[in-house]
Amino acid sequence: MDSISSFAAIGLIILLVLVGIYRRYTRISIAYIPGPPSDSFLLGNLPEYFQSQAGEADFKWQEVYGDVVRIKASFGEDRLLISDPKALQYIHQTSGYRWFKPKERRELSRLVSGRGILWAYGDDHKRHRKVMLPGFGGPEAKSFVPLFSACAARLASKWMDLIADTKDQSTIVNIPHWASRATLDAIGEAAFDYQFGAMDNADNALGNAYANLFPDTFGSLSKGDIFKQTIMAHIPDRLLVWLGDYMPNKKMDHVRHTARLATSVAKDLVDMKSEELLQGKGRRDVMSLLVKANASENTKTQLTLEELLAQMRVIIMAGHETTANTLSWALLELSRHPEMQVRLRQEIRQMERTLRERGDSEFTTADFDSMPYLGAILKETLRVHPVAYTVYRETSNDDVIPLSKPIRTLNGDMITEIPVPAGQKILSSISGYNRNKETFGPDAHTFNPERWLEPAGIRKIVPLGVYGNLMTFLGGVHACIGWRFAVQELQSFLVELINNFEFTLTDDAKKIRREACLVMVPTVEGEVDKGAQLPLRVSIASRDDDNYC
Ligand code: HEM
Repeated sequence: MDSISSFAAIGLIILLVLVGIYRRYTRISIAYIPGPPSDSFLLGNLPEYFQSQAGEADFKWQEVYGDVVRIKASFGEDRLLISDPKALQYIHQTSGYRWFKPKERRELSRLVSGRGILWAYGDDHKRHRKVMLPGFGGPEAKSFVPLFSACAARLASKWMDLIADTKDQSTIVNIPHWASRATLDAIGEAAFDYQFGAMDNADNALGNAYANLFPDTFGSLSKGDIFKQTIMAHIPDRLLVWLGDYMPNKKMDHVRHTARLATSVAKDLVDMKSEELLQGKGRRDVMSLLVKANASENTKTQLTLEELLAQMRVIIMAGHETTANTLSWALLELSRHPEMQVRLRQEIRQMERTLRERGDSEFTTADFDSMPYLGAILKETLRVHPVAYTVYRETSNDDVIPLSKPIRTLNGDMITEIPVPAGQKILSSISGYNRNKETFGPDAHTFNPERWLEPAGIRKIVPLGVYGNLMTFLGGVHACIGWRFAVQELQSFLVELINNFEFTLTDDAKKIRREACLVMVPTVEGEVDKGAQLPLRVSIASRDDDNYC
């Protein structure tokens, strides 16, 4: 009997090995796609990718190998780093639901913002999106312009106070610190009709919890951190969730603290909105619409309480740090290019005169739309500094990725599409695509708003994304739901701040790093441990109209 068992066990092992070998050699391979060499079986090219500044590795490899690059992940696994427009269009727009977020990325998303829309996939994601979309349309976003402008004016008044106390009528401001608080207040009022009071109160608990959440948790990854992130893919789901929730880990403590705080604020908000609904007070903020949808009989438009609470965390997380950091990058570019800052201020003041002449005191969306240079500065900032610089996907079945232009394989063949096996992981390089030279011109690496003003400045290879043919807000089934909010909000802040202040570079601002920590955050070289920093000199902008006519 014993010898029969031994034979059976050996037979089983041989069978498994054979199946493994068969799978390895019959599985569709992408080994023939060119890419950088790797000398680590354990981590492949991942340390270079995760430890460089955001986009740096993408730009380097894109230059050498083109718009599709094979990189090595852990244990010799091949992944594709993609910035080819047609391939991105296929993965995110044409086949969006067949290319889902890998489980380790979804788990990071769950930890930061719960089981909300950013975490959901497939039919669940469709349900989340259906419930949320009505709150994020064009008219809704436009209606918030007065509110965004009021938040921007409050920020301007804080800075005026700081400047008033100085001798030379100027001061150094750490822009992300204030931008983060201002956009938290803006999203609180727009999405929840709720005052976070982050700008007024330096001790604001939620403001402090979100401050530096990304650099603290996802910045400065060691090789050990990278290894931990990659093995998350191989840990069974329940264990992974347990580890995320309870494993002692200093970095995770910040995330867990923020999650507890945001969930408790979300609970209060849901109670408040439910009460208002019962009293027949139909407010139009996003949270009221979500609570209302949930109260309906239609199960297709319902979320569980856990999902509803997570949705608020998603909106706070996705809707405030992204906008705040984009604003910081815009002000950095305008400080680097004083002539652009002057030109933008001229346009703003010209429009200000026009609206005064018609008896108005506030800018409207229509005013923003008729300010071409404002639009050009915003689009160029979103292009050069996409704060969500990479997104991750995995295919649920064997697939074929089409390409915009042929690539030469390591065998010397020219191919126009890439067959990939089920389970193939890819990195969509948003930063890489946004610098695609065929689309944005040979100076794609230069900050040049002029390209948006010239008829032939942009060459659409395929329609991509939701704004300016950029991938900054992604595109397709997971496209940013709040992009219209972001555009209106950023325009409101830029108009108010550039109208009132002049921004100049400080020595530290000449050493800014594009810190890669899930979102791209400005930090100062040599002081990365201090978190988000962009120290700019801020002074009152001259009102001498002679300078601006
Ligand atoms: C400059 C500002 C912003 C940028 C660059 C940005 C970028 C993005 C990107 C790239 C995604 C896709 C993520 C992925 O699938 O992995 C996304 C999704 C999302 N964004 Fe934004 N976002 C911004 C502002 C906002 C704002 C203001 C809000 C809300 C008010 C918001 C809410 C969301 C939500 C809810 C999703 C999930 C959509 C889905 O999965 O269906 N975002 N955003």
